[in-house]
Amino acid sequence: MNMTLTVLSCAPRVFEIRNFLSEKEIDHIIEIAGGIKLSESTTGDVGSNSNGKNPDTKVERKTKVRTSKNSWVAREKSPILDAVYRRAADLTRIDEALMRTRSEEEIPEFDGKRSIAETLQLVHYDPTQEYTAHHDFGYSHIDDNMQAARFATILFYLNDEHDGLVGGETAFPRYINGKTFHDLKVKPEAGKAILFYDQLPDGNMDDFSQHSAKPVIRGEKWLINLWIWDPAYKA
Ligand SMILES: O=C(O)CCC(=O)C(=O)O
Ligand SMILES: [Fe+2]
Repeated sequence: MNMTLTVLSCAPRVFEIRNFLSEKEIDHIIEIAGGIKLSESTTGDVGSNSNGKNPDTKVERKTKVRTSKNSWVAREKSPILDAVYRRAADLTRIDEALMRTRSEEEIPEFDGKRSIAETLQLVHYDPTQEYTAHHDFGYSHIDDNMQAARFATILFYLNDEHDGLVGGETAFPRYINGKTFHDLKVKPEAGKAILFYDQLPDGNMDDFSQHSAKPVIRGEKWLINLWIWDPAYKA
């Protein structure tokens, strides 16, 4: 498959890939989602890999920050979802085996057998719903020698203005381009994906990766996000 990456921004590092998902794939995902009860989104302290030592830091809160509804869709659920993960692995040039549970023999040099990718998260927004500016990374527990954190985010837009959606852009308020002081706004377009890096190449967190989902003004917004960790997803 031929993927064309368009650079939307260098700080933060944001790339756009149109037609990443086909119409059939979108229908399949929404259909699967239809069979899942969407629950109200929570925000959690994603970096608190506290290994159960301090469960209080892992409390997930329903807040006004995130008013959308979401559900989780596993790679193993269907061959189509598996193909989406493989494509995401190609896009990020990460071995697809790192994005699933591995046997002892697979990639023995990589510590740990767990997937570095999280389960796909399907998000649904109704009018007025939004997700205010935030970072996708969190900070690991101080005792975690690996300091694992979310490294990259891929967002897949499943619908757009042709389905009656107005608003719901993804915005990067810390966008720097030397020309404007506006935030970078990405308009939902069915099948489009954006990839952005939550970490800098040196492993520090990228403050510029802060982003928000603007309120949906009319219609509904469907989106999937995929989070990839460095080096290991332990939560
Ligand atoms: O809905 C969007 O455009 C962004 C969603 C998001 O940032 C998130 O789920 O972490
Ligand atoms: Fe986010």
